[in-house]
Amino acid sequence: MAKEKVITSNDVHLYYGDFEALKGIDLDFNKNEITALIGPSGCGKSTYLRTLNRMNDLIPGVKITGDIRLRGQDIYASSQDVVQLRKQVGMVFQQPNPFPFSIYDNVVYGLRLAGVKDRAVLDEAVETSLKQAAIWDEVKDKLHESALSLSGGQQQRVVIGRVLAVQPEVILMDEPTSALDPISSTQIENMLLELRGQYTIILVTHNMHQASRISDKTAFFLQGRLIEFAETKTIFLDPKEQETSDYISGRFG
Ligand SMILES: Nc1ncnc2c1ncn2[C@@H]1O[C@H](COP(=O)(O)OP(=O)(O)OP(=O)(O)O)[C@@H](O)[C@H]1O
Repeated sequence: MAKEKVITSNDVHLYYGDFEALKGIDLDFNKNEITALIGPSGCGKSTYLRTLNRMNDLIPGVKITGDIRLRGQDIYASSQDVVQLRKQVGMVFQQPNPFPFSIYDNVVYGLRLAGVKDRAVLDEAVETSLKQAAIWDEVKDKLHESALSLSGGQQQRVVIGRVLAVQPEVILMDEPTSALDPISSTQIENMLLELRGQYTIILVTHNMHQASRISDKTAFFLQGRLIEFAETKTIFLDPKEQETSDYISGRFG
């Protein structure tokens, strides 16, 4: 049976001024799969990721053409509420970016914005989200301390908890572990393995081991083009394109 597609993108081109950073990307994402986006520096992975929740809208001089849909809805339609889109398609960045509030207030931030006031509902969301983000045991006794007092790896897991609390359909992750130490990175990878099958996750990574360990599918980008997209096992063990093979085997990039 065909899997349900959550995001579809067709013929996506993106220009920074005159520079064409994405040259016609066709890529779809199945519900509850983890897809890794890999490729050498500057190939357009982050640019493409940001088109999926319209983060590039904030950059002056950007022009985007093509078609990107979330459950069939054109996310670039003039009727699209961008704040709502970013709730449905949450984002985690390379540098942990907790707000300068308590851990609790970070996690409930989106729910409060949505008007949720019931303390029991907020408490429940904090516990559930922080458990999913694999940080509950470490912070449950200091929920009202500043999130900034945590280590980088703990901050990143609180940020992931904040994203999970609004129950997004899709989570975009732009090198979420590359600023962290190996132990923190492994904790986040293990957490992603737990979330696999429950969320649609799109992950930009430079770490081949991470891509092969946690993703279901892998997309290989090169110079603004999508070269190959397949099951992760196929990309790593039996790629069809020479460029993919060269990159995977470390011949460039
Ligand atoms: N705001 C911007 N203005 C102009 N050019 C940009 C901007 N952001 C990215 N670019 C250019 O677009 C191309 C793709 O960049 P992008 O950051 O998407 O690549 P990437 O594959 O994610 O790289 P990395 O792995 O180094 O993060 C690069 O040539 C980059 O210099």
